[in-house]
Amino acid sequence: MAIQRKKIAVVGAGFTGATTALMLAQKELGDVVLIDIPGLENPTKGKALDMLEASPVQGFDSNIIGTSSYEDAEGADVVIITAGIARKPGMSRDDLVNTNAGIMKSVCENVKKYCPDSYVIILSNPVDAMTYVAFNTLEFPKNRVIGQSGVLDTARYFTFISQELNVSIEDVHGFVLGGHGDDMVPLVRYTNVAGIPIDKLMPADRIEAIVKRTRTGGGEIVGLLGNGSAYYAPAASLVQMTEAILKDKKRVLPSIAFLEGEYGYDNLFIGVPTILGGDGIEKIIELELTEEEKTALDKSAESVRKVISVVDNG
Ligand SMILES: NC(=O)C1=CN([C@@H]2O[C@H](COP(=O)(O)OP(=O)(O)OC[C@H]3O[C@@H](n4cnc5c(N)ncnc54)[C@H](O)[C@@H]3O)[C@@H](O)[C@H]2O)C=CC1
Ligand SMILES: O=C([O-])CC(=O)C(=O)O
Repeated sequence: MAIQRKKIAVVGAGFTGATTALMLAQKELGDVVLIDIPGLENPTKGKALDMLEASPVQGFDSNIIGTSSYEDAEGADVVIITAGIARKPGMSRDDLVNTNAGIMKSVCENVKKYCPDSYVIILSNPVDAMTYVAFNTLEFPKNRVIGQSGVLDTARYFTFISQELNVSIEDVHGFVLGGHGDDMVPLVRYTNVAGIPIDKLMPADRIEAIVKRTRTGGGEIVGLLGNGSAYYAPAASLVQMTEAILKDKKRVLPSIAFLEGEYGYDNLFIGVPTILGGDGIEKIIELELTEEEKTALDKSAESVRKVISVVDNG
């Protein structure tokens, strides 16, 4: 049988979804199906066609279509869900929970029907709780339901470190653990520049300032944009996770994963280091944490549990 191109469905054709669709096509990771609600069918088709018309200039061969019909997504290998409302200045991500939980359920019912074998990556906020909603609706194995937060949070952390030290972004390593909220946990002890621990390169007060800025990185962009939230770096993060799966790269990346005892939590979706490859979350990497790190992670986990309880009781 002839080798088939991969198929990637992106649900939600707003700022993050449209940007993700274009970046996926530019990297030729597969053909892209961009889906939004029936009332936005024409704008969705228009965005997809506009992107496709960039392909002769940029030289990519991925096809991109816009649609409101999930039949067009049938058999997708990866489904990325960005559908939902975004916050505005003065709001927290958790304020979106009720509206986006309803949207997530209806989207996932369609994904379950038309893309039953897909790997699903969730972006919609509050993303830890939305990944939980998706998991319960899809009833897919846990390795195929993955939330995006840590790649983005870590990217912000690295950006600030590289700016502070005037070093290449390529040489900064480490990651952010926990929920995608203001109490996420950038793991300073595991952060280094080309192997040199970060505390050998920067005074403690500068590290603390970077940790704080990372935690509120989403809000910083919301404040600047005035009418929505970040989309370039979130899209880039989704593309990196998709690439890890479609190319079976076995990247070590933070993902929102379903925990069953790891890190001392049960029945909880939260950001942890994972191996992402051709079978989705192939492994959760469990690290030993200091008491201080575990206390910080417990606080973040408690925040996620509170939002999940809104969903469970809603
Ligand atoms: N986890 C993360 O790191 C990040 C999460 N986000 C979240 O992603 C979500 C999307 O953000 P943006 O793209 O900026 O918002 P946006 O408002 O630009 O786009 C959302 C799109 O979803 C569509 N939509 C709503 N209901 C739908 C349904 N039932 N089926 C299909 N499409 C539907 C809307 O029509 C709209 O086009 C928000 O909840 C935002 O908070 C954004 C950035 C980072
Ligand atoms: O801040 C928001 O609402 C969007 C988001 O999750 C981020 O950019 O980290």
